[in-house]
Amino acid sequence: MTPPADHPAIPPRKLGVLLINLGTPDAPDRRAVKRYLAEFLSDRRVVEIPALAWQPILRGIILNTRPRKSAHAYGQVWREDGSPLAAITRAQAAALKDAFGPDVLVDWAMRYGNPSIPDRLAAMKAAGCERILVAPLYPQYCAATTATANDKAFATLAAMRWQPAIRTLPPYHDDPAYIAALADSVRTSLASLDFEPQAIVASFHGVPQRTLELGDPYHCHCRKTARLLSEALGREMTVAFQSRFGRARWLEPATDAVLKALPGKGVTRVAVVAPGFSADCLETLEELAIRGAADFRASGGTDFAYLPCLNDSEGGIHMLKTLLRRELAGWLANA
Ligand SMILES: C=CC1=C(C)c2cc3[nH]c(cc4nc(cc5[nH]c(cc1n2)c(C)c5CCC(=O)O)C(CCC(=O)O)=C4C)c(C)c3C=C
Ligand SMILES: [Fe+2]
Ligand SMILES: [Fe+2]
Repeated sequence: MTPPADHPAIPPRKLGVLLINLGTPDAPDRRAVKRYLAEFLSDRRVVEIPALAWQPILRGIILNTRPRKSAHAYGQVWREDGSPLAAITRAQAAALKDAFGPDVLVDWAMRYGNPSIPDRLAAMKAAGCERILVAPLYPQYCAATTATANDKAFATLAAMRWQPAIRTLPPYHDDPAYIAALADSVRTSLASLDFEPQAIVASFHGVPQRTLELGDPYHCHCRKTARLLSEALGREMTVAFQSRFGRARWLEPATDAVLKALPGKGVTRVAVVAPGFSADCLETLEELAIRGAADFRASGGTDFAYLPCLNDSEGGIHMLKTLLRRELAGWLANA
């Protein structure tokens, strides 16, 4: 039966999968980085200091100093197709485009910056997605990443008259599909090196120590991932936490300190892997592969290898398909 002429258009019913990552500036310049950092660091899930105390520090100091330094860092890793984090997330969505059949739209968004979560959720809704799987691509749950991505999706729905049904991707830090994909990827990367590392460092993004005390499972999730990966590879790994921000105490040991100390302990050949990042980004390509390598060599290390993230590799996409298909069960015929 056709609807009356004055009835709003009814698109065919679809499912949606929205891949979400952290966010990145639109360009590697000071203005764009400032805009991005202002949004990111104003998120109360990220900096858990009362706004009245934090905003003057952010606006008065940090946003006047950090953007220049960070823009330089972004400039060192920027690609022809943009920021690595955005380019790789876009490639992941493209690789998954036909993974679940013609009735499932796969799109991507960033928690901060572009494309925004409200923009992509509105587009999915307009395209007929009545059920949407929101998938923050963080293997380890953290309020500063997973929760804030979900918050943003729910806040977007709060303004919709006709909301889609929503599911969210749970953390997958100990999922056999994720551990197997990581182990395969590390084995392949190690096999391509022209040296044999004496140690493997698993570097996770750090968070303030206080978040652990407040009940965030992030630290335990990171430790479990590293233990399972180490068991799958049959070799020891050194766990470390990178990217310290601000003056508070962060999770330890710090990756830079570990890399500087290794040569003094007789470890001059090292490989570094970043299992907590689903896509390579500033924190892996600049902080680990450039600065980490320089720190290690300056301390007497001879051979350093940064092993890439799963990104849009065949193994990485296969793993995402497995996880997403499972979450679509009951929505997707034959899932
Ligand atoms: C993978 C999980 C991440 C957690 C946990 C996380 C916590 C966290 N981060 C900051 C501050 C910064 N992070 C920055 C970049 C950045 N962080 C993550 C991921 C996690 N952050 C990614 C993927 C990136 C890279 C973005 C990119 O464009 O490539 C930055 C910005 C860069 C810079 O100026 O150094 C800051 C700042 C805090 C405070 C925090 C936990 C409370
Ligand atoms: Fe971060
Ligand atoms: Fe960093």
